[in-house]
Amino acid sequence: MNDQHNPEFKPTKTVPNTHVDLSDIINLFDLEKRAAEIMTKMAYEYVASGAADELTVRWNRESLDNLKLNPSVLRDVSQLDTRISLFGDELPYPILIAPTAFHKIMHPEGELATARGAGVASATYVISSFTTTPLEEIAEVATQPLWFQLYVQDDRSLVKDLVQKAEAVGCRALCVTVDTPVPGIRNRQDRVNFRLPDEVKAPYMHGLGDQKKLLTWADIDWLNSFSNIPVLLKGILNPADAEQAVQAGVSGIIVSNHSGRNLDTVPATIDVLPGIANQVNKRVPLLMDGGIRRGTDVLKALAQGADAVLVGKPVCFGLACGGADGVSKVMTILRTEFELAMTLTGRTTIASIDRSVIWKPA
Ligand SMILES: Cc1cc2nc3c(=O)[nH]c(=O)nc-3n(C[C@H](O)[C@H](O)[C@H](O)COP(=O)(O)O)c2cc1C
Ligand SMILES: CC(C)CC(=O)C(=O)O
Repeated sequence: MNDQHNPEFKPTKTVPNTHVDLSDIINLFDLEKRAAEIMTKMAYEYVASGAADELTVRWNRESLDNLKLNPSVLRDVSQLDTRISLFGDELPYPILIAPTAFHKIMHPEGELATARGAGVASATYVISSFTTTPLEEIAEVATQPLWFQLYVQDDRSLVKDLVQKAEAVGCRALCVTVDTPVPGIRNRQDRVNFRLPDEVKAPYMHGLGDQKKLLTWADIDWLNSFSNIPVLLKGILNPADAEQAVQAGVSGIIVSNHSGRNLDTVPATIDVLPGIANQVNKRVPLLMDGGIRRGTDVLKALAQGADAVLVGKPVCFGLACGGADGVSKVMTILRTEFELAMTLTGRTTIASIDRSVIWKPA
């Protein structure tokens, strides 16, 4: 069992400690352990928890763990090329920072620290609609591409204003989250009575889930009609919805179960990925998230059809433990592990990572 599922990890302190020595953080599981010790209980529970019985949270990890790798030997692995191109930008490696809400409950510098950490690690950062820092301020400190995650809230004129603001500050893509018409059953958050502290504001959070105007395919047409940046759908879990997304003219798809935070008992994303990749058949870029904690996980996701992956919880834990340094440490650990996984499987380019990297019984 991975450390993250050890029931003995209980957050013990109530006051955030943002001056943590990161030198003995060797992998992303170490970081979660450290975060559990130093974060406020409310913030830790918010980040670490999943929906209901957390079965999907567990399956995301188990399914990745259960895939075995099939290395090819005696290839020249002296030069690696991990670059990918997405919507006209070159990314030095195929790992992005997933959108996560409310960074100021994790670290006082909030999203500014995340953007700075992303800059140091040369990572693209997808800003959440529920950022606790205005977009202009994040854009000011960012040195790497920013994307924007959109929650379509009830007041559609505010939604349009927000998309236009994201474009105006230079966001390069819009990830429309489609798996959260209402938030899931979050027992652990309920137990700690999760709420934003008075001093923390989410300036673009207005009305998700009061069920007046739920998001439908018609809204995707509407967003596509005025968005000047590529529109991706985040939260697709089956080939039929992926097909409908492509037919609707979206520019990309993110296979995601929201880290198991919304509908418990949906499958692991790595398990649904191959079917969706077959259906999409490279017509649009396919990204995936959910449980990526090791470089080998990134390799497995690419082998199963993803063009890139995103990481959520580890970035939150990195932010909580070390602000920008913690965020860059997460991305650097994962990037380094991914490069090693490529080297040790004999795959030196992203294009060479195909399904043959996954071991199958003879
Ligand atoms: C604390 C937290 C907050 C999140 N907030 C958002 C959000 O505001 N918008 C969104 O689309 N997804 C949100 N997500 C989901 C992430 O974007 C992403 O799908 C997921 O975290 C990836 O899985 P991983 O955390 O196992 O890496 C959140 C996830 C976490 C852990
Ligand atoms: C307020 C929430 C719906 C933000 C979110 O996406 C999450 O916590 O997973």
